[in-house]
Amino acid sequence: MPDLRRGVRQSKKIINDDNDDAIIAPTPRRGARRGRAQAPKAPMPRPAGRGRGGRAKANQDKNVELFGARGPQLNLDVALRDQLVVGKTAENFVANDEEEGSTSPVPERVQVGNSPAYMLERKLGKGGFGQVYVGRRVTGGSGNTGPDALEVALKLEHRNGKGCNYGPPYEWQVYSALNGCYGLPMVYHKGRHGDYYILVMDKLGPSLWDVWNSSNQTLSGEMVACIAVESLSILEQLHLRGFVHGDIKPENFLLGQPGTPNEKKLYLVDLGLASKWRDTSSGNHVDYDQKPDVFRGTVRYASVHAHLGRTGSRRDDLESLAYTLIFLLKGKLPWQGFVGDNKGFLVCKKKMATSADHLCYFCPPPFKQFLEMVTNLRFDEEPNYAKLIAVFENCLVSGASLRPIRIDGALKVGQKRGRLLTDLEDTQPRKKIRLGTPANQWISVYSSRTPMKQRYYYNVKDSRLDQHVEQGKNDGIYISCVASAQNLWAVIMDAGTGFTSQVHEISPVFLRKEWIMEQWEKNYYITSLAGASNGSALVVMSKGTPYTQQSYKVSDVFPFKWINKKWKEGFVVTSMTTAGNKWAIVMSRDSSYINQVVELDFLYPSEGIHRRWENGYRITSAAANEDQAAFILSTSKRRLQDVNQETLRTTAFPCTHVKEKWSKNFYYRVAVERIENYHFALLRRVFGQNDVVYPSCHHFLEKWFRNVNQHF
Ligand SMILES: Nc1ncnc2c1ncn2[C@@H]1O[C@H](COP(=O)(O)OP(=O)(O)OP(=O)(O)O)[C@@H](O)[C@H]1O
Repeated sequence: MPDLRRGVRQSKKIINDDNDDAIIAPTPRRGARRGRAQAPKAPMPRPAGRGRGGRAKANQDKNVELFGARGPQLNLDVALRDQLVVGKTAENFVANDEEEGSTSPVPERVQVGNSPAYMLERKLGKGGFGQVYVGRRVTGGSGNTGPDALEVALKLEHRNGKGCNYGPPYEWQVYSALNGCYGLPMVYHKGRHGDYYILVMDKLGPSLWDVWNSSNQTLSGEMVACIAVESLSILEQLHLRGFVHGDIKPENFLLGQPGTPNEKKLYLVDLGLASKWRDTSSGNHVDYDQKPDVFRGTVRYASVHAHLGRTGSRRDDLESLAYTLIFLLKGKLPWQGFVGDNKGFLVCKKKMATSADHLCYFCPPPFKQFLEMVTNLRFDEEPNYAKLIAVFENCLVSGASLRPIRIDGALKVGQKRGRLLTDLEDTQPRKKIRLGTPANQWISVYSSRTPMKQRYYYNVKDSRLDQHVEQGKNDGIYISCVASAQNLWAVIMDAGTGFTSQVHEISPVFLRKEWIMEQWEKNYYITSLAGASNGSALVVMSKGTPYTQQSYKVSDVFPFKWINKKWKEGFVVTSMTTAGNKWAIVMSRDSSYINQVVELDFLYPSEGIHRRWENGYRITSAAANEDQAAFILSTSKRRLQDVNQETLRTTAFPCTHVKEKWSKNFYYRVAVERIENYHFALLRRVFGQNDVVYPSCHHFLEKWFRNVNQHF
């Protein structure tokens, strides 16, 4: 661990390039400028979900047991590997068996509240949290169905179990709020018996996983279409009650009891990951947020937004439903089989890189249409359930008795289906967001500001850099931003940085610790940096910044956990970059930013950025590697929210487009000198859609020219 407190001055910097433990307790500058940045706001509480207290679950062996109990054991390795449900921390992956085995045996006879007494019979199933048994009524009650049915399902969770740290399981609250909802089993009693929390509910039949598994691991298009429309009607009712399910998958759809009139009826179980999409008191949609280190759900079926830690909303249940349906139809999904620590990342990347055409190859056309419709939904958009149901209209057999699954709910929802089908044909398809064909793009971010001198260079070779920088310095401008593409540098220099002195270094190492520490000792702080694809780095350090401490981290994955930890210590991200797959994040104390958020995605996170802009955040750092783009957005005590910001996405360095425009009008001759009204804040190549220039860019550029004009 390097001791930086050498020499006369006490160093204010800390280094943290690979190891969080390598931080030296910093000594803040005495008499440092007032009003130092507060730690960013504490993270917004996530909507209630599986596991108060952040419990996570592992249900890997759930299906092993189901296979053993209910169906032929086929191709277990591939089929089951992806069934892991992950949560925030690895240490939470505790197999339930051991946990329960080390506690107390399940009781033979149970009675909770004023329920009848039940004898526990065979096990119906088991998840990461609960074990479900048949309960046979032995005292009280007389009926065969409903609250005093002879046979019920008893879901037992041990009081020391993962989900009961704070008392009864969270799922109980959700069942209380949703009891009687169409498509959910009725819960009749709940209470504690001995060491177990027990739910008494309708006993149901096999899950869709069981049915799929005992049908040669594939279901007919007709059957899956029935499942699609009926599950959509169940989800509509659940969503209408203000909840999203959060864990849609074949194992959580159950049929009614075999041999009863409900044997072809579909039910949805397991509300342990359900959360509210709508605030009960205000009726407003919950706020958008992204916490890239939080994942809840089942890796194989989770929506891309869930992988990326975005607040759950209705669209996520529908995306998971799309994967569920395609799995039931085709028997597999392209992202099965990944293993290892970064399995979640690899699965998400594959989901993003798989086009609807590829995923739905060999599926009847409605499945692709459905997938495209649901993956295009916005965070708070109300899904048009009737329209989604109508997509499957042509796949359904008309005679009710011939249908493999009852679709009573869907028939109610879809009174308008005939008309909707015609509407569907007229509907203009939205822009497809997952094309499966990545392309390189430049993303440039422009912020409005008072006029200042600005200059840019791009395609700069290592050997030419010093010359440009020196010339800039002679003209009184400093580097405000750097970027790299194909081992060439782009440099923006301007007169608005407030810096008083600046040094820079190109090093073959990403990042060269010794040089940075040397400059720290001389009171320079990192103000911008860029990494090239060959692994070299350009680091710019300046005097005249407001920072009093600095820390950086180089990491193979986007280090959100580290950022989050540093936020709590009062640091904020002040610059970041990538080289190959490595990320480098620089965080500083006493910058002018107050709150910060992250937007991380496999594409340009357009929706997230717009939502953050609306809430007063502005982009203050950006970086991207071959896979992902990350944006840091901040609020500032210097009224950053008054700054207008625009982004432009182009295949080439944006000046080409600017010049094309300039060449046709007045601004061309003076443009290079007079782009001073706008500040190229950030530039970075990013992996994204294969678009050249978005229409909004033209619009923006026009606006930009108008603004420039006003200052002449
Ligand atoms: N009402 C029911 N009737 C019949 N079987 C049921 C019933 N509820 C659950 N099961 C069976 O028990 C299994 C586990 O139930 P459930 O999913 O509710 O438990 P869990 O511990 O919350 O699971 P997970 O780990 O997926 O969250 C289900 O997959 C299903 O096979």
